[in-house]
Amino acid sequence: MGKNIKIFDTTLRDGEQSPGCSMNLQEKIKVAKQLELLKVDVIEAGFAIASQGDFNSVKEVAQIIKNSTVASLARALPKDIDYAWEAVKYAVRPRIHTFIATSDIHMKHKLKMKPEEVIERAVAMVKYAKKYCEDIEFSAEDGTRSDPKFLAQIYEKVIEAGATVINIPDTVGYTTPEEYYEFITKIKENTSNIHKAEISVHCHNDLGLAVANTLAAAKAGATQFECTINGIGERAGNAALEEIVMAINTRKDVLGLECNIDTTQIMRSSRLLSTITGVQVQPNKAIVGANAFAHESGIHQHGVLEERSTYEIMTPESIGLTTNKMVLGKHSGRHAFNERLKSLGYNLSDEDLSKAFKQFKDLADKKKVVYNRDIEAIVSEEIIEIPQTYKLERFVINSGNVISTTASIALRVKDKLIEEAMVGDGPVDAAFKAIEKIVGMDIILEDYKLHSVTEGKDAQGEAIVKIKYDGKMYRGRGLSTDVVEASIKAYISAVNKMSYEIYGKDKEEKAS
Ligand SMILES: CC(=O)SCCNC(=O)CCNC(=O)[C@H](O)C(C)(C)COP(=O)(O)OP(=O)(O)OC[C@H]1O[C@@H](n2cnc3c(N)ncnc32)[C@H](O)[C@@H]1OP(=O)(O)O
Ligand SMILES: CC(C)C(=O)C(=O)O
Ligand SMILES: [Mg+2]
Repeated sequence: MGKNIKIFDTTLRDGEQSPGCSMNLQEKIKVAKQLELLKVDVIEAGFAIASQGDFNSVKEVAQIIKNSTVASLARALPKDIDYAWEAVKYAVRPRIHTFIATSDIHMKHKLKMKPEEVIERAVAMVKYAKKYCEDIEFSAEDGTRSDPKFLAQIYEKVIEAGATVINIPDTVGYTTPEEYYEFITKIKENTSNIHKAEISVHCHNDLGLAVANTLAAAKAGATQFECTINGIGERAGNAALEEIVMAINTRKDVLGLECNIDTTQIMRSSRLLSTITGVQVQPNKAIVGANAFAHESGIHQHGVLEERSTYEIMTPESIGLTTNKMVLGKHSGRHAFNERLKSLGYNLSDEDLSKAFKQFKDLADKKKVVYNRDIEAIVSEEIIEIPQTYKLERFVINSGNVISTTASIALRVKDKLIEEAMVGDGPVDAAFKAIEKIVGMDIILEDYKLHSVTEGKDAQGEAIVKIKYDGKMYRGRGLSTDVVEASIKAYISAVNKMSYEIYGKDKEEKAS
């Protein structure tokens, strides 16, 4: 068992302070509900005095959320604390989070207060908040650029006044992991009643060290981590929740920590936030970036195809993705290329595979990513000429809202014309059944997709059909302005591939 860490999510407060990330009431409610599914311990829902909208959001979130603590931020001012309480008092577990800056720079230039005045105000406001609420968090803003002895003094006094959580923020993302560890250790040594409060850390990413600093703080005794989804937040952002949580889970062996987060909700949370804010995460972002579970280079793809753990330290499933991603490009190798061919329904001989692979590499030199359609074109148009064993001669569909749908299909198989009629659940189903009857094999339809490739009433419909026979998959594609015809052509094209694979070059004879 590791040491339990409480996850304090501030996406709706510090995260929202990111330029361009403001959220309206409905959006904040959606995010808050998702945070509850993620099982965060604390949701900082906003800064109640900031605006009427923020007040309403904190209040609504407090009313809706049942499992997580709901907090509002408040400056060390009675009116801020009044607003915060008026909004969070509806929560099952309310918290008031009050703060005041403690560094010389902030006290002198911003607050224009003497250190003694800051201590006095902090104590008075914790006492003031305590009249309303049991759970009070106190933050010493710009903590890491403050004198640790002064901080110890202020923490000692606010704990005496009733603070239940003391936060040591790295407000401007200035510290480094080792320094932060030593800083917190020093504060602990000089604060005699520190054991009466929970130690929290809140790190910003100005030097890209927010997550590393947060994890280093745990060693010094911090048990609450403040963070945001996708690492959004003031300037370069806050420590990213998904990175902290997956580090805790993946490196339990060295960190010795655990938390209550349902990691399978991570991807959903990240995508919801991106959709709401319109701010996409960079592709190489740890955990939730589009490339975090993607492999393009041949050596890596080969390794992952043999055994995922060769290049994946966590599974995509653990964060709620269904699979990893193999991207085919100029760095890809034969193994991954062949694997993709198989998934598309092509089972090539070694000779054809070599030819196709050479063409794929030539194409990949010109294109950043080679897609399935490119591969299809290489294989079906340039490598193997699939003989048209079964050719569509004609089809008749009889359909209506008061009769069952019947499809009559006539296929030319060499010099014979074979016709069958079947009833089905709609024209496509009936037509596929009639073809299956002509072919005379138990074919499983694995997938069927239809979409238009052009626009307008005369749009071309493209049908893609995947069939399975004897454990192997075959894919067919059909194009027509008539969607039923496109579907029939796709099915016949898949059947021809299957027939070619099963009977080889002399298949036309055997199939007929
Ligand atoms: C590190 C952080 O993330 S802190 C949180 C930052 N977040 C925000 O500021 C977002 C929400 N803020 C707001 O909507 C506004 O700034 C408000 C409503 C809080 C205040 O607005 P205004 O009254 O117009 O003041 P303004 O923002 O211009 O200046 C801040 C004032 O608060 C004071 N102040 C700053 N921090 C504190 C504090 N922790 N305790 C008490 N007073 C403080 C400043 O000294 C200044 O006081 P002054 O008006 O007497 O000079
Ligand atoms: C209000 C405090 C906790 C803050 O956001 C910071 O110091 O960065
Ligand atoms: Mg902050």
